[in-house]
Amino acid sequence: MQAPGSGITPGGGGRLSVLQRHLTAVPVSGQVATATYSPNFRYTLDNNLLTPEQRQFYEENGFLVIKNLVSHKDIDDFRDVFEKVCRKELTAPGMLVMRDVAIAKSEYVPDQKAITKVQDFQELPGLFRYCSLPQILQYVECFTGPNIMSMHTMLINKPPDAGKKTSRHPMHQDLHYFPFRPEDRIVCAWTAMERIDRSNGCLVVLPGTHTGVLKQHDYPEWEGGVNKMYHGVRDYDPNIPRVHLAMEKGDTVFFHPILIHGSGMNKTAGFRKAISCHYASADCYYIDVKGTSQENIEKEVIEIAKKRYGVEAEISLKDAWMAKARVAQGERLNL
Ligand SMILES: CCCC(=O)SCCNC(=O)CCNC(=O)[C@H](O)C(C)(C)COP(=O)(O)OP(=O)(O)OC[C@H]1O[C@@H](n2cnc3c(N)ncnc32)[C@H](O)[C@@H]1OP(=O)(O)O
Ligand SMILES: Nc1ncnc2c1ncn2[C@@H]1O[C@H](COP(=O)(O)OP(=O)(O)OP(=O)(O)O)[C@@H](O)[C@H]1O
Ligand SMILES: O=C(O)CCC(=O)C(=O)O
Ligand SMILES: [Fe+2]
Ligand SMILES: [Mg+2]
Repeated sequence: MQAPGSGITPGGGGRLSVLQRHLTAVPVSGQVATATYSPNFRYTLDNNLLTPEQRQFYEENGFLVIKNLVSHKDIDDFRDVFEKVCRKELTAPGMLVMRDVAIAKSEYVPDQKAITKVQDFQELPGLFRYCSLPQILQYVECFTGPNIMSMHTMLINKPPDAGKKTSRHPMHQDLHYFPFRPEDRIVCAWTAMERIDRSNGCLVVLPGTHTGVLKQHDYPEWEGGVNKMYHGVRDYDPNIPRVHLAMEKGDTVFFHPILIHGSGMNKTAGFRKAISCHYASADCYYIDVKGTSQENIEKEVIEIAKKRYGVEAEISLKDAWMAKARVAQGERLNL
């Protein structure tokens, strides 16, 4: 059973009505001048943008959907730029173009059909413009404060599943990939570039899991294979209700980096597109992940960096992140 029009699976009990109210809330514009904390709020800063209901919703659930935040015109522009990248008419330093593991071994076709994800587009103005959109940044500021760094950029082009379910993204916490803290001053903005629902692999979230801790991640034991670096949470409570976020073109979800989420299989013939940026407060600081559960991803990131830049290069995880961090608003401090 689906809640009408919401694409949300019931099961969260009292959560559902709040969720529905919030999904239909109209964004208001306002000034976010301060970065102060109130004792009752941990995950959001004092601001004049979020309604009390929206603020409370993020505090309790770890995500917030704002409908119709990015214009169709902007999204069409990002799509055009993406297609140029796929046709190799555009490129940028540091940008990573990835293919799905199931089609990686097939003959190279230089169009968008072969490409599953473009990462680290901070040097490509036509895509990086997404990260600087004022209507996105005004929401981001509610979580990070006024000095905002863009840390990780992605355009995800989830391919029609090739029959092995490799188009799925296992349930994970994004903080697993990030060697900076504090986690409460990090937020992801993820915008649907078309209607995205269960049929083409929408985001699936476990509401409230952002109040937990970072868990051990490993490759899931999936018969059909798993994409490189698609680690999943080793164990999570299967009784927590999964919420499927059906979103329209331009809708944007903001979510906390400890929120457990993934995305489903794309059962359609189309390539499902979303664009995202992870932001962090410029006050965040780098941590050493040695001796933590993040050691495994550090090892993989450094191996890939060495493959790209030469084995003799002495690259640390911090260096790799400093190289792709950009100011989105305000000034650069620690990151
Ligand atoms: C909040 C953050 C959340 C996340 O970031 S989630 C995970 C993000 N994923 C990533 O960052 C992966 C990044 N991708 C990459 O680094 C590269 O695309 C990757 C996988 C190293 C392949 O790059 P290239 O070496 O340029 O590609 P290639 O076509 O020459 O293939 C080399 C060998 O790699 C294999 N490969 C390509 N795409 C793959 C994939 N998606 N998954 C697993 N293996 C893959 C490919 O088959 C080839 O293998 P072999 O050497 O022939 O055995
Ligand atoms: N066997 C599994 N082990 C771990 N994670 C899984 C498994 N099956 C699905 N998931 C994860 O759950 C999320 C949704 O998966 P799935 O592809 O089954 O879609 P769905 O949302 O359940 O849609 P539907 O049930 O309508 O097919 C994804 O993050 C996916 O990676
Ligand atoms: O499938 C998506 O669009 C999102 C995947 C995701 O959560 C990620 O790349 O971190
Ligand atoms: Fe993620
Ligand atoms: Mg399923």
